[in-house]
Amino acid sequence: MAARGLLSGMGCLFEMPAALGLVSRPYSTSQTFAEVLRLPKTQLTKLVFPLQELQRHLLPESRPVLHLKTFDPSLEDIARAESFFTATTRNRIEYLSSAEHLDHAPDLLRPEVCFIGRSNVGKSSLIKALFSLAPEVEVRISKKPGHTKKMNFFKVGKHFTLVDMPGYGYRAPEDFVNMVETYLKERKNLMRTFLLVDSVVGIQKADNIAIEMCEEFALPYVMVLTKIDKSSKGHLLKQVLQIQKFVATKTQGCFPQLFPVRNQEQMNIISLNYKDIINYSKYVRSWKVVT
Ligand SMILES: Nc1nc2c(ncn2[C@@H]2O[C@H](COP(=O)(O)OP(=O)(O)OP(=O)(O)O)[C@@H](O)[C@H]2O)c(=O)[nH]1
Ligand SMILES: [Mg+2]
Repeated sequence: MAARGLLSGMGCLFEMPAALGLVSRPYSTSQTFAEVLRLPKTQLTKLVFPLQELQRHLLPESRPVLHLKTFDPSLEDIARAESFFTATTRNRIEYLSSAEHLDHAPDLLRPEVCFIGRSNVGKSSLIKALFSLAPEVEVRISKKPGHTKKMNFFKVGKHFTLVDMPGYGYRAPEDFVNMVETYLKERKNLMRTFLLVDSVVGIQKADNIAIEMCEEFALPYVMVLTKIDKSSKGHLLKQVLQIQKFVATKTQGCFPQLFPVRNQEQMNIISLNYKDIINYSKYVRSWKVVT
């Protein structure tokens, strides 16, 4: 079905921005993304490119700033990348193990990506959303900060391993520093770190420490802005611009494009971006952001 469903769903999208170019090859896509493609244009744009609608609130001269730094994958990219997170017999997505220290982490050669951030920022929720096409994988989330106590390893097919980390700050596990710092510093196959920041409060002191750690260890990392459904447009815009400025002026290893997410909605489409950025990791290590 997939390719046909995707193509027919895309029919109404051709007048959209350049990012939504023609589909040249058929891709297998899940039912979920095919459904997203059938949404009315405004709803689809809001869901897939949540920062795009903020652009009209900017003064004309500041528009390029936001435009440059938002991530606008094509719908074709999205459909392709979604297949990484779709569980099938040939693409097994499963929980592997948990570890309280790097010494107990599974010894894997596959590239690894991890999710770090303050407790309660939404790390586990984002991973749960990424695994929405692998419903048998259990990812625990909680309203209470400090819920995830160990590093939890998940296999994503043959592609990579994904690690859900305990949060830092309020109610962090006692051995957090030993656990997470050692992991970030020494894990050889760590290709990408996703640093989640709550859009309601922006970059906090504890985030600064994590950012300094990523910089010191020369990790290629990406900032993800969570809970965007909880912020007004004005507030969100302020946070986005502040973070983009921060990333451009104060960081070396941070990917310049911000990933805004809301985990309350159909979310797996965001997953596509993760595969794409893993590919960038080879050259981002030495990448200095130019504004
Ligand atoms: N409104 C809203 N709530 C969210 C979003 N993401 C997560 N939450 C909520 O935030 C709370 C914490 O989510 P978790 O995913 O457990 O947070 P965590 O970062 O894994 O927290 P720790 O494991 O304690 O470090 C839960 O109640 C989630 O439902 C979001 O995008 N929007
Ligand atoms: Mg958690």
